[in-house]
Amino acid sequence: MSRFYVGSEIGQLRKVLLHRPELSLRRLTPSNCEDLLFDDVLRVEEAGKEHDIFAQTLRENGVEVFLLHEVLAETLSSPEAKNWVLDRQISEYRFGPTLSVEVRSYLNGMNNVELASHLIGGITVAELNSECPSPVLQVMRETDFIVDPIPNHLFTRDTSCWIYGGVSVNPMAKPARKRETVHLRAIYKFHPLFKDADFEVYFGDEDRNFELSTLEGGDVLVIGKGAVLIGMSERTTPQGVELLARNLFKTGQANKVIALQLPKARSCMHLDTVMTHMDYDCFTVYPDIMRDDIPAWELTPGKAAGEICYTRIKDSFIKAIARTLEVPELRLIHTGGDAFEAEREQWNDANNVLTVRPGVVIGYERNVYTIKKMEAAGITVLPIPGEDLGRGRGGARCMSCPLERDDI
Ligand SMILES: NC(=[NH2+])NCCC[C@H](N)C(=O)O
Repeated sequence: MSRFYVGSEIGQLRKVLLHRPELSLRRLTPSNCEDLLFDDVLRVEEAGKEHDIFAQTLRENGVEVFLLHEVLAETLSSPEAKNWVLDRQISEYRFGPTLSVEVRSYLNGMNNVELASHLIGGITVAELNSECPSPVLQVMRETDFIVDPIPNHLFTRDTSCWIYGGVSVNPMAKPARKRETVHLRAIYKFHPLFKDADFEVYFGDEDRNFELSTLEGGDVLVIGKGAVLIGMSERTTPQGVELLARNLFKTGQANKVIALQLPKARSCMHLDTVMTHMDYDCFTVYPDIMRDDIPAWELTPGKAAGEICYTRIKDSFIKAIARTLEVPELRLIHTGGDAFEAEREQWNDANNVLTVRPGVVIGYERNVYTIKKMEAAGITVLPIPGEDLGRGRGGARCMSCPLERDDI
């Protein structure tokens, strides 16, 4: 049986889930891209080639790569899984009773690969090509989406995140990303790889409105030694952190959460856009945001079941991480260049590198100033192109969801 376990941020990476750019990105236009959380439209063929280089770099470094579109299509080959997904994605409350029947029968007519493509890539009025009398349809144009595309599936890091022996299937903060979670829940519930595997599901696996309890994997760093570092950012709320922490402690999978307060801004929408872990004692940070004095708390299990103890960290979160990792102090590699270069490179995900084993990271080759500093500190950077891929505001770390990684 396959093993799913993520013991750290930097131990040898063994299995990872990626998503190759596809139909949903072809549907990005200047008029819809902002709502879909992209800053620009991109050349999808080029982005696909860049992504292939990313996947190949991982394979050459001993990592088994799973692709979301394939895994979702395989999941949908079970009639039970297909119904489960369609019940949630094509509800009467989204489409009205008449159109929901029509859309569902249209999707039911597809094979699993096409179905996965359209669940992710969306359906336009022209594609549905229906005479259905639904009032919803009457007021729409040919190019309008009946089912919206979900292009941010590209960032597999955020929708679900593995933490030690379990996974959180995350209630996403932005409406454009909420439907992604249904796909990940289905994969972990029904896909043969996961169905009989032994792991915990900490949070998010419920049909409910999570209200203010949102959490995204880009904010979660599994720093090792039973600890988890979480950013309370534009996307992750304290409520989400508490609910996750309660189950991490209840299942005994973690014994400490360090929670950091981050600004609520797009440039640092997730913790991993301003800080990632590269070697035992070494992190890359964007110093403008990751200042020593940002408010931080330590959450630990209380005595009573379900109780959490909160301690405000008095010195600094950097020191708290060093203590947790049992190293004398952290080496911090700042985003490269002068203030202008650093801001430009942070925006282009210079800090969002993916560590494949201690001291070896994958990052966008364009971030030359930051790479230079990392290399001077003894980090090996495996460069990948990201001229098109990077336009969704995500680098190697957030385009990957580790499924198996060694402890440190
Ligand atoms: N972990 C991350 N840094 N994820 C980046 C996600 C980018 C994506 N366009 C969004 O806005 O949601």
